[in-house]
Amino acid sequence: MNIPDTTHVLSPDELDLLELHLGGGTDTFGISGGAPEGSVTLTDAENTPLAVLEGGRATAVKPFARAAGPHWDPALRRPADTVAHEIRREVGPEADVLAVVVDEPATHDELTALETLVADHAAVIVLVPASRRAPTPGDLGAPGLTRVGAVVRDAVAERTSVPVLCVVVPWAHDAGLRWDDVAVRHGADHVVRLADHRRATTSERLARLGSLWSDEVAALYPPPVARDVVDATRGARRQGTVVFFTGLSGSGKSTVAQALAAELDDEGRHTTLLDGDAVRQHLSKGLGFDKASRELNVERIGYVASLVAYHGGVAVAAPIAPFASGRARVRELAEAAGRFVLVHVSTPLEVCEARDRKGLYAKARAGEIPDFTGISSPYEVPTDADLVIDTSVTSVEDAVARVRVELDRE
Ligand SMILES: Nc1ncnc2c1ncn2[C@@H]1O[C@H](COP(=O)(O)OS(=O)(=O)O)[C@@H](OP(=O)(O)O)[C@H]1O
Ligand SMILES: Nc1ncnc2c1ncn2[C@@H]1O[C@H](COP(=O)(O)OP(=O)(O)O)[C@@H](O)[C@H]1O
Repeated sequence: MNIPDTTHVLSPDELDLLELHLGGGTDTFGISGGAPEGSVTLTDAENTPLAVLEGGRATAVKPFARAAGPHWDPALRRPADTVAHEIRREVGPEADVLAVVVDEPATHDELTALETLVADHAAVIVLVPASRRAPTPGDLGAPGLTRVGAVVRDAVAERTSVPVLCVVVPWAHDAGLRWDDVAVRHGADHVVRLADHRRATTSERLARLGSLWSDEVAALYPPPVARDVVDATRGARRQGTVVFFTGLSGSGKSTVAQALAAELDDEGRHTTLLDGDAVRQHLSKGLGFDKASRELNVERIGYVASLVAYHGGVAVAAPIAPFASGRARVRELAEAAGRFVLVHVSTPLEVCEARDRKGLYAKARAGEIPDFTGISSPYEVPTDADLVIDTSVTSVEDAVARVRVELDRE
């Protein structure tokens, strides 16, 4: 293999497609703008190299980062090849396997329809599409849909004695994926979409549901009051919060911040993640790592985070933010808008360096990256942190739980 000379940062949809492709779920894989000549290193938004694309073929180099939520449960999110192998080992190569696609919340009558749908099949695979794209308002999103998938799986298990599995499938929109093809690659012979088996009367009642509730409120209150009632009932006017993670590169800021943001989002809090690397690709594009550039970068993050908090949302930020002065400025901006929670991710330098997911410490030690935090640029340890978390001795789940306890304290 040639030394990769180009890097491409994958969009959320491209990440989904790559994960599906590497797991054997589809032959399709491409990147926006088409692949240039030679090899291309494909990275996530955090610049972690995940695969190399060469001659139209993608080869994995690192496992994908996982986040929190039921759709990240490794028992459910499994490669198509593994699922196909397992199901065939269980029922044999000739048996008839049905895939049931669950891409909308299942109603009672769909669960009832399952009985007929799964009859005469030797095994059932419940396929749940999960997208990294933010859900549109009113959508359950991947966590909610995964819970629906589990309900469908249990309903099948209650109605038949055949093996049934639930599988979360990374799903890229607009990539031209077809369930017929993806289901076959998961070991199925036939595929049905459960929502297609909804009764027409149920669909009509569902269509009316959306307007019904706000129509009722509008009928009961005069217009400006009705709007406040709707907002208050939906919890839209909560105090906003900035959760600010600071720590060395590789300390675990992004991992914990992402897991926290996913959990809060899943519970209906409007959560905005401002991750260090992603910010540098957009908001702070072109800035370097000298002290002045870092301070500017951190202040920009603080400014955006405080806007989010001002409007009642939760901003979760995760830059290194090595200087006390920059962090103090963020505190000032955030406290003017809502609440500020400072989390120092204190994982020791040796551990961060040993992780070296992006290979940056090795380069910094070799003198190839100047001003590298912890090696050739300082990290001023915070004295005003609300929480100190060392991820070499605290799991991601425990770290998230500790932040949540802090957030629940008013
Ligand atoms: N010189 C140097 N020092 C530190 N980090 C470097 C450097 N050059 C590039 N990188 C990569 O940039 C990420 C840190 O960017 P931040 O915006 O979080 O830094 S800062 O807050 O402005 O100090 C950091 O990402 P994380 O590993 O997610 O922290 C590195 O991947
Ligand atoms: N308990 C833990 N909490 C967070 N990350 C952990 C933990 N244990 C191992 N890791 C790994 O450490 C690395 C941390 O990287 P990342 O979250 O990108 O750090 P940062 O954003 O601080 O640079 C990831 O590869 C992650 O899987």
